[in-house]
Amino acid sequence: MLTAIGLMSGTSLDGVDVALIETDGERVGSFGPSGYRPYSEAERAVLRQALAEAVQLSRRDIRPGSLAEAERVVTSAHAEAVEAFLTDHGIARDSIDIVGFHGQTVLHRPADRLTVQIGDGASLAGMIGLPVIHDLRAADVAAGGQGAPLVPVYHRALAQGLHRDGPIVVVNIGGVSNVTYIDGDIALIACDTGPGNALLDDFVLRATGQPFDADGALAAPGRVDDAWVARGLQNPFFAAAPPKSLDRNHFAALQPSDTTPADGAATLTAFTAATIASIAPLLPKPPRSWIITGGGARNPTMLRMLRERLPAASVESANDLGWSADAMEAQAFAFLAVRSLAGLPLSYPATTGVPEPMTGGVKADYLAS
Ligand SMILES: Nc1ncnc2c1ncn2[C@@H]1O[C@H](COP(=O)(O)OP(=O)(O)OP(=O)(O)O)[C@@H](O)[C@H]1O
Ligand SMILES: CC(=O)N[C@H]1[C@@H]2OC[C@@H](O2)[C@@H](O)[C@@H]1O[C@H](C)C(=O)O
Repeated sequence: MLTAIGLMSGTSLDGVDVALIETDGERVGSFGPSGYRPYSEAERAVLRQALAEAVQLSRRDIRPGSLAEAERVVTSAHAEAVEAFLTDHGIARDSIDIVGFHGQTVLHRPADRLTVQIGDGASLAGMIGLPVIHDLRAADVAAGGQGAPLVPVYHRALAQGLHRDGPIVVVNIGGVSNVTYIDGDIALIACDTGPGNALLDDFVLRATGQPFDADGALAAPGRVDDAWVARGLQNPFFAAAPPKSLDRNHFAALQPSDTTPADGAATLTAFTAATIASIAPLLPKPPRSWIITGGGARNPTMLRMLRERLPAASVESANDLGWSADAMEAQAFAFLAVRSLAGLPLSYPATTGVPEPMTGGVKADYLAS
């Protein structure tokens, strides 16, 4: 077993998640602590600007305009996150074998074989004095895959420990939502399903000045505009079979208008729930359990709306199973880093559409002087 730290800066642009696990890349030996380093308002503004400018990119290796500054922000925030994590938990640096570094996605356009994660792996390795695996999506996209989602291999490792009858679906509700379908030994199936919290966050920010709908309180008493949800569901993305993946801003133009804050939040929460539920008919068998992770697992209104749309199955938060809904993605990138070291596949034809099982990641060694 290796001791690995994973680092994730997700599409919500909220901050850096850090987690430690012990793993051989097949099983999880133990969960260690997890941590979080929020971006400051100023850092978030730089990242938002970088996301806006990244739309112009046609190569993944150049950093024009604000992207160079955003990359420095991302790299140094991650270095600070690791240093604080080691100090806070009294972890010796030399007990860490490897760090998995996702970086920040600023553009995801797999149809053009382009996915761009900013964050400098070699600089990070130098700053924290540890070897780093980064660029985990690049090989998959270069081979014609979607490059996302990558967490399914980790969801599978966790689900194997449940000893529960399948099919099980693990749903990550981050900025974008994605699902992993696990049914015993049959091949994993995975895809992005549509919006997670990003549309809702953007609406709530505009309507109330708050960054998100804390505990789903704004949406809870709101009235869902079912006709708006039904219109949104007609987007061809939802009928397409997996694998498929999304850029954070793919649905950004979809915003209810002429609505109150509560009704708009309720409608967007229902839209996320409906788009997740709409994957069920595209799966081989009806899932028995839906396990919810990511920030959306903290939103009781989201969970209620999912239960309403998935009446024949159980819908639980990952936290209720002893997993960590908040640390899951960071843990996954620790797991993926160890799989990368071992040359194990990170993705499969039915998770990203890559032609054959595919490893990935680039190693940046720390060379002590
Ligand atoms: N207490 C809460 N109540 C409701 N929603 C919450 C709460 N805490 C977090 N969230 C939501 O979760 C979001 C963050 O989720 P998460 O950290 O899983 O996203 P991410 O990792 O950035 O995204 P992705 O998985 O798409 O990369 C916040 O933007 C917010 O919408
Ligand atoms: C390109 C990119 O960064 N995609 C993210 C995003 O956030 C959620 C969803 O869209 C998922 O496809 C992916 O992240 C997770 C960690 C993944 O690769 O599994």
